[in-house]
Amino acid sequence: MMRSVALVPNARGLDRALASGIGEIAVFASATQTFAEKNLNADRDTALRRASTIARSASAVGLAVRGYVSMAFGDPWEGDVDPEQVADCAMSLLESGCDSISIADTIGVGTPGDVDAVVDAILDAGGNADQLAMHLHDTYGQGLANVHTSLQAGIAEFDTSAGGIGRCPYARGATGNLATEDLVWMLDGMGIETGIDVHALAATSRWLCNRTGIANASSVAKALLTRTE
Ligand SMILES: CC(=O)SCCNC(=O)CCNC(=O)[C@H](O)C(C)(C)COP(=O)(O)OP(=O)(O)OC[C@H]1O[C@@H](n2cnc3c(N)ncnc32)[C@H](O)[C@@H]1OP(=O)(O)O
Repeated sequence: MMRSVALVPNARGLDRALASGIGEIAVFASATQTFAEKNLNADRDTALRRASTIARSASAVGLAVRGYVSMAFGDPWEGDVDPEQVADCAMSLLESGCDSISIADTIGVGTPGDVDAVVDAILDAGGNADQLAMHLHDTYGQGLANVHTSLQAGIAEFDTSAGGIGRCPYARGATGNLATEDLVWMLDGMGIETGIDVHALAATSRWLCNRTGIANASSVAKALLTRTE
C-alpha cells in the first residue's frame, strides 16, 4: 500500500499540507536540546509544544498524524540520551493526538540494548508497542539488529529508504537510512510478508543512485545487482 506523508515543521506547513489534500502528516520533536535548536530553530520544549499544537489541529480535521522523536538513542553534541526523555516526548505527542510515534535513531548509534531501554521506558510511561515505529539509520551497522529487537518488542513499522539514501543535513556524522532492500531481505527470510519484490526494488535503487550520483549503501542491492550483471 502506498502512503504519502508530508513532513510539517510549523503552522505554515500545516496550512500547505491541508491545501495539498494530503491525508497524513508527520510532526517532529527532538529528545535533545541541541538538535531542536539546529533542526527546528527552537528550544526542545518549544519544538515539542509546536509539534503538539500542529498534531492537535491536524487530528481535529481528520488527518492521520505521526509524531517523530529525533535523536532518541544518542546525539552528536550531547552524547547519550536518557530513555525517560524520549518517553516524555513520545507520550506528550501521543496525548496531543498523534496516531503513532516513530522513534528516530537520527545518527544511527543505537544498539539492541538501547532499543529495549527506550521501548521499555515508553511502555512504562503508558504507551503501547502498536503505537510505535522505528526510524533507523545504519551508521554503525546496527540497523537490522535494531529491527529484529523492535519486532520482538511488538513494533511492526520501520522507516527505511531504497539504497539507504537520505539523511538529515543537521545530523552531524550520520550516514543514510537503513536500506529498504536489506530490511526486505531479512523479513523475507523470516517469513514476514511485505508485498515488496526485493529484486525489483534493487533495480529501482540502482536507477535512483545513478540519477542522483549517491552511492548505493544497501548490501543486498549490491549483491543482487552483481549477480545479474
Ligand atoms: C527529523 C528530521 O530529520 S526532519 C528532516 C530534516 N530537517 C528539516 O527539514 C529541517 C526543518 N526545519 C526547518 O525547516 C526550519 O528550522 C523551520 C522552518 C522549522 C524554522 O526555521 P526559522 O528560520 O525559524 O523559520 P522562519 O519562519 O524564520 O523561516 C525561514 C525561511 O523558511 C521559510 N519557511 C518557513 N516555514 C516554511 C514552510 N512550512 N514551508 C515553506 N517555507 C517555509 C520562510 O518563508 C523563510 O524563507 P525566507 O528566508 O526565504 O524568507
